[in-house]
Amino acid sequence: MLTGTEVLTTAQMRAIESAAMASGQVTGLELMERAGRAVAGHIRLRWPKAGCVTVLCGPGNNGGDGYVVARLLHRAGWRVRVLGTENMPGPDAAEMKQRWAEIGGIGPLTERGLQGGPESDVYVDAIFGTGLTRPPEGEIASILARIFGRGGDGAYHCSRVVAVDCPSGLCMDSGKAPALPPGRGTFDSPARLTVAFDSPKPGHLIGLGPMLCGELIVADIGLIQWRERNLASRGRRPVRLEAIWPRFDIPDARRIEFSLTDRLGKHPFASQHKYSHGHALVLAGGPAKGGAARLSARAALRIGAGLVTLAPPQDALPEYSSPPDALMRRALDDGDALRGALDDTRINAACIGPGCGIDRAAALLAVLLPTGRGTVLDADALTALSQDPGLMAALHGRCILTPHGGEFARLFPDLAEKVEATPSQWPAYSKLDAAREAAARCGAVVLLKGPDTVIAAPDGRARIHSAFDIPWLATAGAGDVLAGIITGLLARGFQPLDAASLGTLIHAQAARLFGPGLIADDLSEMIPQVLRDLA
Ligand SMILES: NC(=O)C1=CN([C@@H]2O[C@H](COP(=O)(O)OP(=O)(O)OC[C@H]3O[C@@H](n4cnc5c(N)ncnc54)[C@H](O)[C@@H]3O)[C@@H](O)[C@H]2O)[C@@H](O)CC1
Ligand SMILES: Nc1ncnc2c1ncn2[C@@H]1O[C@H](COP(=O)(O)OP(=O)(O)O)[C@@H](O)[C@H]1O
Ligand SMILES: [K+]
Repeated sequence: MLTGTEVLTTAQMRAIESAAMASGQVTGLELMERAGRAVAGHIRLRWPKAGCVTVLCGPGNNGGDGYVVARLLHRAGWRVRVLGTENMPGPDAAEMKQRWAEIGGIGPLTERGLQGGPESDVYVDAIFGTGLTRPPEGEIASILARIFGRGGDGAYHCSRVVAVDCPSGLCMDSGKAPALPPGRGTFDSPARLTVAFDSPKPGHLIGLGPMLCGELIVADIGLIQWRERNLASRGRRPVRLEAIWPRFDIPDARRIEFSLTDRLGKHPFASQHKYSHGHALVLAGGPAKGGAARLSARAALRIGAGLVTLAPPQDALPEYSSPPDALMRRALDDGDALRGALDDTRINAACIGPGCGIDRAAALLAVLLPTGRGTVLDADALTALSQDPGLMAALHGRCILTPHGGEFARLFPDLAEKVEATPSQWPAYSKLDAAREAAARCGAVVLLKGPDTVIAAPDGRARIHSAFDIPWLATAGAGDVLAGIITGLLARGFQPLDAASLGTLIHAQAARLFGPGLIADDLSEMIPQVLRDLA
């Protein structure tokens, strides 16, 4: 079964917390107690023997959670040292600080204070959470360098840091991390554990987030009814954000079970024939264009398109004669020939770009796009698109663009520039924001690749697929296979956003099952096993 979970932006999270508190059914103090209890609980699960803990408490509610953790661990027999900032603006956090102060002392949250004490078994990072408005600087940045700065003088990193809601300094909307003070290394040493509240935020899943968070736990703090009401009241434009098949524990109340996979089986067989599963056309390039289109076509067959036709120009046809024999082949020399082929309405999906050649892609797109067919545009088709505003204007809702970062920058240079810019304020503009803006602008689904793949539909829906555990997928031709899988799913009748999401997931899972040493040709051969596991 394919599962996912909802993802909330920090603004949505704040709105939901406010709605819960305004209802009078729960107080901010109660929510803070639940948050602190969840963190203390996970610490005790991992360190069952009470030890020594240093809790670092910042100036907001994240710090408030830290004081709760300190009190609960003290009650459980831990030796607790607390370092806190002077100011504590919110009443809930101030109350939690006071409750701790009745039990133990609070040292200054300074680099010296941190260095001065005895070594601890666990360091709880409750400095900043969702309320960070700009990259930290000064004394706090120096403390963060000690905690998260590998290559500098990070003394407490990796195995001993438990982050409350997020590693402090991480922008939870973008996954961006601040620059550390000069000479203090980079912000790149992961926490052992991050306990997030209610739902993951984009920054846990994209950018540097997955690396910095370490193991991610999402703890339920009892906000579900307000979450649903709040999201339901957000007007007509759907803003739902989901993570698909996330590789972390999701509370049951947060689990979304996608029914996408139900339709991957081909039953009932008795009443169906190959045309029920669609006919995909893979438009290949001229002589010596390599095997890219063959990789796509094989993947479209493996994912279960009823028929797949590989279509190079006539003079390259002999190069495309290698197996699988199940592939059909047909010469299509130019746009006119393609127009003729598309008179067959059973051809319901097309893949264009891998090994196609830019000029040929441009000529074929001019014929293909106006037909409204489900179409995956990759590689050379994306370059052709970036060179021709007319083609860009012809995109429609059944198109899926699958750029990697470089192709995205050619297509949407202004958006790529915003993602790359060094932000002076949090939340920073993210890869997710860029994909959403691009999809809205061009009217097609945009799948922006990488270890953090984000997929956005023109109507505002978006999905995140975070796959930092399979770096060997970054291999030549892997993108061609992805384009083929998605084309096959389109042929089988999946809606574009679902085809793109499910295709991304199956592609990643194939790489995961194969393991290191993978070459792109292996991916399609793993698809049957992935499908068996998903059934
Ligand atoms: N609001 C609630 O009801 C709940 C909040 N919770 C916790 O509260 C956190 C959010 O709390 P807040 O909104 O108070 O925000 P934070 O605690 O994340 O931090 C905000 C504080 O830091 C200051 N600040 C922001 N950027 C700074 C910078 N670069 N340098 C120095 N100071 C900076 C702000 O002025 C503010 O005082 C969540 O992450 C979560 O840990 C939980 O207790 C659950 C309930
Ligand atoms: N570090 C990484 N970890 C996991 N997957 C990655 C990583 N880098 C890239 N990928 C994935 O590998 C594939 C590479 O596609 P692409 O860049 O188009 O390569 P090519 O053009 O060689 O086929 C994409 O699916 C992308 O999401
Ligand atoms: K934190």
